Amino acid sequence: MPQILDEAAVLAALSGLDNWTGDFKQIRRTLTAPDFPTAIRIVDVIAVAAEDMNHHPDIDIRWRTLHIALSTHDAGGVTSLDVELAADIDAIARQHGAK
Ligand SMILES: C[C@H](O)[C@H](O)[C@H]1CNC2=NC(N)=NC(=O)C2=N1
Repeated sequence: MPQILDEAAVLAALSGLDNWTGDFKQIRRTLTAPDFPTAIRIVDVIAVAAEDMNHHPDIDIRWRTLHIALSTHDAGGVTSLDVELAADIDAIARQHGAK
């Protein structure tokens, strides 16, 4: 299990991601897809990446808008797994024209 990142490490990680915010407990991003089917496709691609990592986000689906939250439940805060999956999510969003 990776170590929890401290506040400074989380802030440094956030600076390398697209529009993520948060703190040592959780990081969050909202993205908006071009349409609802694309939003669901994005969720599907994220699901495969998450399953491959055995690390899963919280996703709130509101029409074309996805609210995504990441933390490492087993560690009780943000770890490198969350930063890695956040970067993957950013790439998936870009590939599907989501902002
Ligand atoms: C047993 C299983 O490996 C664990 O529960 C995994 C599953 N996915 C997970 N996802 C997240 N976000 N945090 C975890 O600690 C976690 N643990």
